Amino acid sequence: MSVLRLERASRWYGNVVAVNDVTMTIGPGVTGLLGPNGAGKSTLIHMMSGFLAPSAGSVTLDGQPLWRNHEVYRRIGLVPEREALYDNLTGWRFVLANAQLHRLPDPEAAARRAIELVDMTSAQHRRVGTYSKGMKQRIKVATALVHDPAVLLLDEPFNGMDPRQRLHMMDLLRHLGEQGRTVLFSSHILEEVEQVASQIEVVVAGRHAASGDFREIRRLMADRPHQYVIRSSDDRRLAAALIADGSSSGVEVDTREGCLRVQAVDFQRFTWLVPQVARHAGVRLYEVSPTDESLESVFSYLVTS
Ligand SMILES: Nc1ncnc2c1ncn2[C@@H]1O[C@H](COP(=O)(O)OP(=O)(O)OP(=O)(O)O)[C@@H](O)[C@H]1O
Repeated sequence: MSVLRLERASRWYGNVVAVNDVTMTIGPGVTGLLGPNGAGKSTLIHMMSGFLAPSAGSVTLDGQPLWRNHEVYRRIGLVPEREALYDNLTGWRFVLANAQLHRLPDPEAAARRAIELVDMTSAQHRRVGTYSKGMKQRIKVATALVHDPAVLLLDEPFNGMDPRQRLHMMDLLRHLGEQGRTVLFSSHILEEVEQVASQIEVVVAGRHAASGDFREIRRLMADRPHQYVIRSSDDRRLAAALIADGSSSGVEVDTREGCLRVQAVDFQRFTWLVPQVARHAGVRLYEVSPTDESLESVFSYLVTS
């Protein structure tokens, strides 16, 4: 059982404060690190993996400081966001090279086990350059797992994956969490995080904004107004029907963009209601999507609450 602990940890780059006075504890199981772009997720993960020193405060694994601590590095696996793969190597060679770098007593056995764990045995002798995005991501996880670390950190592991690859990766993370490992992954998408993480830590603008299971985080977010863009076969008629219901505080018909902009006050009721109202009014829905600014405002609400 391994526990990562950040105690009033900050990190700045010149004048930029990337992580600001963060205290959090990450235990066994799967934790999602959720936050918008630029929130400081990568910086936090790099500090947790011992690659980056905190400018202030401390980052420890089971009480041991991580920075420049080779003993502790052995217990951590990192899957970075950027592709750091050698396209000409086979998956097998790539994972084996990592096992050798770790100077494991039986690198072949370790590579075989890690490749099996990520379900890549049948493709291990193909060149990495021929792999799909999901397969590349899994082989990266195998290299991070080759020394059987108790802690696995993944930076945006679902980026660029199609839904099937995403489900496969989610199963893998769940499985690693069930084995008792401490697994932490970052994402800017709540739906992604809540499907796999039992614990969610939210960061916004370098600060620790909220912590809890997905129900608590959902509740915090649901209490805030959400902005939606709706496209339909008759925006004016739909706007009138939505105003009559009262679950939205503002409904604006944007004739230039050809859409409706809706401020939903009761998020749960709103998402349930829109299709019903549309059906009753005889309006066909083409698109209902939250705006990015809405997501940012929900996140920033969490910081100030
Ligand atoms: N090496 C660096 N030098 C200067 N500023 C940096 C450096 N690395 C990160 N930053 C800044 O620190 C802040 C946090 O960046 P970080 O990459 O940790 O966020 P993030 O949540 O991982 O975002 P993203 O998902 O976009 O990578 C950003 O404002 C970023 O521009």
